[in-house]
Parts: sequence; C-alpha cells; structure tokens
Amino acid sequence: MTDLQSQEPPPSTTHKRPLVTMRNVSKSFSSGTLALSDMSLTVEGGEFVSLLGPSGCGKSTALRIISGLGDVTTGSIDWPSSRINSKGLPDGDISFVFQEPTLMPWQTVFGNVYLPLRLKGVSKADASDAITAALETVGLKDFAKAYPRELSGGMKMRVSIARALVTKPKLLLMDEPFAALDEITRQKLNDDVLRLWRETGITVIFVTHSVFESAYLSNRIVVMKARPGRVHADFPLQTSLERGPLYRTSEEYRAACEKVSASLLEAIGGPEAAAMEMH
Ligand SMILES: Nc1ncnc2c1ncn2[C@@H]1O[C@H](COP(=O)(O)OP(=O)(O)OP(=O)(O)O)[C@@H](O)[C@H]1O
Repeated sequence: MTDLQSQEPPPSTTHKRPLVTMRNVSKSFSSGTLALSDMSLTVEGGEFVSLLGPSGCGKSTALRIISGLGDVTTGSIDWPSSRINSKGLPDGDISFVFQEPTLMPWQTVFGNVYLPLRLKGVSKADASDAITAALETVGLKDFAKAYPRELSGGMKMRVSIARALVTKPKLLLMDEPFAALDEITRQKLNDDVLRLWRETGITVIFVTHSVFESAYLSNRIVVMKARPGRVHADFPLQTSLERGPLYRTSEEYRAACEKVSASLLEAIGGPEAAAMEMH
C-alpha cells in the first residue's frame, strides 16, 4: 500500500465498544490542588486518542488514574468489556510507557523486556517467543543481547515499548513518550507506533504537548483545560490518507494541525494567554 492510498481502519475499530470510561472523575491532592474536575471520557476499543493540553491541566493525572497508579477522589473508572481483578483493574490488559524508558542497566534488552512476564511468574523459556515477537515489532530483534548503555535514546524507548507490548495489552497508555528525543527519532517512533496500532488493533491513549504529534497520530483528540483540569473539546480526526511521510506534507495534515491548534488556543484562553504561557 502506498502512503496516499486510503487508510484501512484497524480491525477493532470496525467493532467499536467502550473499553474504558472515566465517569465524573475529580482528583484533589493533599496539597489542595484540584488536578481534575468532573472529567468524563469514554475510549472505544481500537481508538488512538491524544490527550493534549497546557502544562498542569491534568493529562498525566488522568492517565495514571486510568492505569490504577493513582486513585480518584470522586467518580469512577469503569471497564465495561473486561474482566476485573481484585484491584479493580483489567488484569494484564494495560501497559504504560513513560517519558523515561526506565530500563534496568544491569539487564540485557531481552531481560528488560522479560520483566513484566517474570513478575507474572512466566519462565524465561516460556516467555522467549513473546519477547522475540515484541522485539521484532519495534525493530530490535538483533539487539536482544545488548545492554541499555549500548543503545541510543530512540532504541531505549523502543525497548520500553517492547516491554509494554510483551504482555499483549488491550490498552497502551503513553505519557509524553517521545518528548525527550530529537525530532527525526521522534518522527520515526511516531511511525512505529502507528504501524503497531494498525497491525495489532491495540487501543492507545497518548499524552502530548505537541499539536503536530497529536494531529499526526490520533484519530481522536481530547483537548484539556487547566485550573482545574477538565475536558475542553473532544473531536475525531479522520484522514483519507495513510499517515506516513507523505501525510506529513499534505494539505489534510496542515488542516488537522490548524484545527487542533485552534482548539488548544481556545483552551488556553486565546493568543494573549498562549503568549504568556510561553514566557
Ligand atoms: N503527586 C502530586 N501531588 C500534588 N500535586 C500534584 C501531584 N501530581 C500532580 N499534581 C498537580 O496536579 C496538576 C495536574 O498535574 P499533571 O501532571 O497531571 O498535569 P499535566 O497536564 O500532565 O502537566 P505536564 O504537561 O506539565 O506534564 C498540576 O497542578 C500538578 O502540579
């Protein structure tokens, strides 16, 4: 398929059903900060949703609450189509990728990707095929024996993504995963994530500050507002083109960036407020 041919939807978008729902979630910290106020959001299976918004609007807090790393003050998180474990989470269905790859320096790439399965009590021999498949997905099959110190920043992030994929989660939560990388590496990893989203039908919730990144990756954008954190706008971003290098220079992508940017400006409170945010 060429980049300009019509984009096939990933398999699961053809059978959409709610995967996770944030229902009227508010979160206040003991410091008194109201990080989220009455946030409701339903993410369907197979969606690629970007959470976009100014610093401090509660994007990471929302992601952490969905993952079970943080709890709600009021409201609830529902998993309508998953079996729930004693912690109220869908067992093994969620993976998290952070901005820092957080690899164990004393372990090889193979050992790092093995970690989630080791924690589940899977033997190395039984985990081996899944680890190799995850490394293949991120293009690192030949680096299984390398140590993190031998890898570039982009490769370390690929290992972190492979580690997130090795349990075959339904939902991948990514918190500004590429913010610390150079632009070329970031673009390559954007394309890798899109490829794995298309190939596996995984659902992705992606936190970013970048209008360009969110418009490139997502088929739905949720723009958030700060003080307190809440949803400002929630809209689909469909494209007739396959997202790839040619999409980056297309009129459609330019229009998508403009739409997202206008919504973000509104959320911040207009151009004057945006200029103040930058100082
Ligand atoms: N553990 C915490 N204790 C107290 N306040 C917190 C804590 N975590 C986050 N906050 C506050 O909650 C608000 C939302 O923070 P959060 O990190 O979710 O925002 P964000 O949109 O992800 O920001 P950024 O884009 O800068 O990462 C901020 O005011 C932040 O200072």
